[in-house]
Amino acid sequence: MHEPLTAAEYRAIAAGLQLPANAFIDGAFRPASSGKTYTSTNPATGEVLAEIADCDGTDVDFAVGKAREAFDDGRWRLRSPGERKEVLLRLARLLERNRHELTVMESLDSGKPVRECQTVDVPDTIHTIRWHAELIDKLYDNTAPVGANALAMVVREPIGVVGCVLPWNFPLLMLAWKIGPALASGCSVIVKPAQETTLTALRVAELAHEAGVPAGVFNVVTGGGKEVGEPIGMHMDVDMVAFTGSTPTGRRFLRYAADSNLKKIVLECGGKNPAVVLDDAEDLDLAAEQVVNGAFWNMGENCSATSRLIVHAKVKDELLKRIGAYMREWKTGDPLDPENRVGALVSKSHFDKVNSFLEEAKKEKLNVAHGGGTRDGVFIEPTVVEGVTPSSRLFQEEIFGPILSVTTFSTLAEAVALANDTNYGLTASVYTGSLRNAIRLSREIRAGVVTVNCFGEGDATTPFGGYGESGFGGRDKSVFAHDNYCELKTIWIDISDRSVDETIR
Ligand SMILES: NC(=O)C1=CN([C@@H]2O[C@H](COP(=O)(O)OP(=O)(O)OC[C@H]3O[C@@H](n4cnc5c(N)ncnc54)[C@H](O)[C@@H]3O)[C@@H](O)[C@H]2O)C=CC1
Ligand code: BAL
Repeated sequence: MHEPLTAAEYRAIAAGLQLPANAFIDGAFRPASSGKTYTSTNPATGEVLAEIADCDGTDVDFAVGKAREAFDDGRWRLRSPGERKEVLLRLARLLERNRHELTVMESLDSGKPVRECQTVDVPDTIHTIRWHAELIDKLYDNTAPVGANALAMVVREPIGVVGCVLPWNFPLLMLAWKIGPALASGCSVIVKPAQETTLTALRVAELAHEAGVPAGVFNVVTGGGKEVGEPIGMHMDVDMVAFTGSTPTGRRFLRYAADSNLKKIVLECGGKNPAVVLDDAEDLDLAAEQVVNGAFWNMGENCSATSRLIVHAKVKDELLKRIGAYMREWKTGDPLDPENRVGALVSKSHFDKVNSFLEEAKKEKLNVAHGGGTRDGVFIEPTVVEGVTPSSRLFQEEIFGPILSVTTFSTLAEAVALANDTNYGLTASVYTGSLRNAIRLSREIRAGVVTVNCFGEGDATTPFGGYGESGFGGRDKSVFAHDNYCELKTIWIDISDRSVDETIR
């Protein structure tokens, strides 16, 4: 765990930061070819942070050309896995050296509480890069069981030029989930950070260059979804796109692939994640603490956020009382003050979207059991809304803010039906003292990650991604993530004395 600093220390770091503003292509910072910029602000204060290069398709073409050149000449791909590992471990050490700078940059850019950036975003980013680096020289290729007449090898090869299109809610960590396995596997990457949160991706690219990642291998092209994301999706020389973001934008990438070169697409999209609390839950305090953490961590701007509490009618009142007690620890305010666990939402427009759910709750005359306050057009207090039915927008739509809806059930079958009453299927958590119920619910709930008596997303060793409209094409994290960034090649060597007629199948 990184040592915590005080609010005054974080503010002093913020005052002294040199913020990157240009795209990073072929080992150097460059303005947009058009010369255009857009203004990036701190959502918590409205203060201008930087004028960021507003790139377009011309810059994407240039970056893809450089990434292709780097891939084809083998300056990274053809290094041994052990050599790539050493460079990426050097990057992890540089990230560690710059941890306070990255912590503060991430908080200023996104409105996230510095406390979370310091305890989760930055250390998990470093751990992810290190984990994939450490893995890469321990993965073996296979031989197939084809008998004595041939040797059939099944080898992985890096897929090529990869577009990593990122969201604003975990700018550093989602970068690491993509570039960790992509770079370790030997690919070249074009990273497109969300327009709202570009700073840390640019700084990491600069540090990767310092660590020895060759020019052209790690590029960051800043700008809008239409202007930069679409040209990446449509590019004939991009071999794969790894995307995290909303389901509607994820769908667009499937269309881009179909309309261009059938590039591989891996999507990690939205969620509407249930926490199911049974009446046999052994420790309601633990359930309350975990549900609060799941719902309000990162202001609920989290694809895996606990968004629907599905609780047995018998324990609902007691659980809500305890949830209220834990919520008192979640103070809302200045993200640079480590006492605050709830910072600003990422933008005024996102605030308006989240606030529309509070308006909806009022319209539906639902009971706001806890919270409900808003201020300064970007802060929303953690909020719990009771009596939500499956037909409500609060039950069905991804809110991506600190609002937890509560629905009751009375039988296990009803709980499963409510949990699965969604087009999404990313995560779920189950609270019970019964092993049988824990296993039954874990198997019957359709979600990529199910946690029992805790909230979480697993760790670096476990795959992350979802069923249904939550995901497509592969998983982030773990050894399985490397499959996203590789092609499988069969090399069949005939060693028999057989004739052509005998060997053709
Ligand atoms: N699953 C997740 O982790 C995330 C989900 N969301 C959800 O999406 C909602 C909207 O947030 P947005 O920032 O608008 O998400 P988004 O899905 O539009 O943005 C994600 C990335 O895709 C890019 N993009 C946007 N439009 C594009 C296009 N037409 N072609 C190619 N790339 C494009 C964006 O610039 C960004 O880099 C949120 O309210 C939330 O519900 C947002 C961010 C992350
Ligand atoms: N919680 C990590 C994935 C995401 O929110 O986008």
